Amino acid sequence: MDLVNHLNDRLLFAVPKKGRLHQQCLDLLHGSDIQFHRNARLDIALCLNMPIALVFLPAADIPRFVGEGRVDLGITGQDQVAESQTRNVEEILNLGFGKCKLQVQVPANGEINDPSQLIGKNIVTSFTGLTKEYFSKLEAAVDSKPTASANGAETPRRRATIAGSTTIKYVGGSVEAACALGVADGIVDLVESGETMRAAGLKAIATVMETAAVLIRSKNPSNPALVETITARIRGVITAQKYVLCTYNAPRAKLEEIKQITPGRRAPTVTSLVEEGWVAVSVMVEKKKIADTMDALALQGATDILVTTISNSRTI
Ligand SMILES: Nc1ncnc2c1ncn2[C@@H]1O[C@H](COP(=O)(O)OP(=O)(O)OP(=O)(O)O)[C@@H](O)[C@H]1O
Ligand SMILES: O=P(O)(O)OC[C@H]1O[C@H](OP(=O)(O)OP(=O)(O)O)[C@H](O)[C@@H]1O
Repeated sequence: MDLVNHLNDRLLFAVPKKGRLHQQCLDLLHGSDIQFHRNARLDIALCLNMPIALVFLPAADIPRFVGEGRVDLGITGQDQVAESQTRNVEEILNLGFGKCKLQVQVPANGEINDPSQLIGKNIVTSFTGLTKEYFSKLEAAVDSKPTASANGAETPRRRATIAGSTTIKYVGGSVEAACALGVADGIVDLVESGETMRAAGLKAIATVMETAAVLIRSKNPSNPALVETITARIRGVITAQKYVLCTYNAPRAKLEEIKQITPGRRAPTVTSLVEEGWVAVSVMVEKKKIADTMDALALQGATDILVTTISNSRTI
């Protein structure tokens, strides 16, 4: 099939083709009912039920493609957006997965405990832009710190560093190996559980940034209405994953107390029970808070507390 000719009237939506974000992105597309068939080895897939084409790209390249404007939407990490320094990209939704930290790491049993000790040394990373920015600030901060002279008076610190004196080298993967191989005194890489870092005999001494997967859009999308529709669908799936629906019966006399416990996203739905003095309540509760919420409701005399999974939602 001549794919290029099929792309003209379609909104292009870039998703990571592999790596940590890939499967969760596919799940999100499935939950949003964005149906597609991807031919083996092809990085473009036409959607079957919407005028969209999915473009499967490395997470690191997605901000640039979205920033250049032909691709209207994309999913990638905030770290990749920051590293790309692309201006024409807007973050529209935090997707709640792909959470990790970009951290400065050094040998766990070495002498270095503070990132300023790495000034003038060799750093290896896949994030050279963010790392250069981080060390430039660090060098500037160290240089401008006043220092006490022999008679106790504060004098400007002799330039301890030469701006840009820290060497920052790029590698595309397996960054953790760099210290063991003797090519780096420290690395800057992503840490989630810390397992990779510990297995490589490293420890974290500073955080450059925290990151999560985000939905991004180009600042001047070709089809803003469709961008809105897709965003609303994805937001609905994310909300559904984050919340459960809690229903219960409670004494009307306790209405104020139970409203405090379950305020809902806007407000709880309260209806009268046929039984005098009782109400039925239906309300969305954050999944991670549901056990504490049920305990607190029970203490206020609520009964028949039921929790239901939300499979999809449309909220603002
Ligand atoms: N351990 C992790 N936990 C959570 N999110 C992560 C983790 N590692 C990476 N990410 C997120 O996923 C994005 C893509 O990283 P990943 O290493 O999966 O990409 P890749 O280099 O394209 O894939 P691969 O490592 O398979 O070659 C990162 O920029 C970050 O936002
Ligand atoms: O703290 P952890 O839970 O161990 O995760 C951190 C690791 O995950 C990422 O790499 P990934 O495994 O995706 O492979 P890569 O090194 O090839 O990028 C990242 O680059 C770290 O190496």
